[in-house]
Amino acid sequence: MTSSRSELFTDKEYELLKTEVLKAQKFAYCPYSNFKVGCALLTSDDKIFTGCNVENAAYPAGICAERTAITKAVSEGYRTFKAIAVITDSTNCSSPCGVCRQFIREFAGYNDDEKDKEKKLQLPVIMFNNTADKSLVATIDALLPHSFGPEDLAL
Ligand SMILES: O=c1ccn([C@H]2C[C@H](O)[C@@H](CO)O2)c(=O)[nH]1
Ligand SMILES: [Zn+2]
Repeated sequence: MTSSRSELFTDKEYELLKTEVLKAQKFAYCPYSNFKVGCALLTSDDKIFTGCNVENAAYPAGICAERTAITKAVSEGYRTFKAIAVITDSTNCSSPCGVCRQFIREFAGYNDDEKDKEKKLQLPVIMFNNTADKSLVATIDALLPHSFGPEDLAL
C-alpha cells in the first residue's frame, strides 16, 4: 500500500480520477445508509466511466459504486482499464468490499494487447477519503491476494 502517487498512473490521470469520483459521489442514492460512494474508472484508451452506490428498499438488492461503474463500462464494450478510483464519506480511505474486489479482479487480468506477466493484476485502486485530500493506492492483487479468476476455469 502506497499513498497517493504511483508509477502506475500519471499525476494528470490521478487528478482526473479525483475530479470524476467527486462528481459521481453526488449522484449516490443511499437513503438507507446515508453513505455516499463515488467511483471512476479510467479505460485503457482514456475513457472515463463513473458510478455511485444505488440502494434499494429491499436492502440486499443495492449495488456498490464500483460495480455500477464497471458494469457501465463493460456493457458498453470497455474491458481493459488503467485505474479505478473510489471515494466514500469516511475520513479514512475506505477500501472496496469483498464482492467489489472480486468484480474488479475479473477485469484486471491481461489486457487484450498486454501480455506482460508483470502487469497482470496490477490494476491500481485509488481510495480517497471524504475530502479527497488523502488517498491510498493498492493494486487489486494486494487487495485480493491469491484470487480466483477466469484463468482458473481453464475454458
Ligand atoms: O466500497 C464501497 C463500500 C460501500 N459501498 C456502499 C454500499 C452501501 O450502499 C453503502 C454502505 O455500505 O456504501 C460502496 O458503494 N462501495
Ligand atoms: Zn462493494
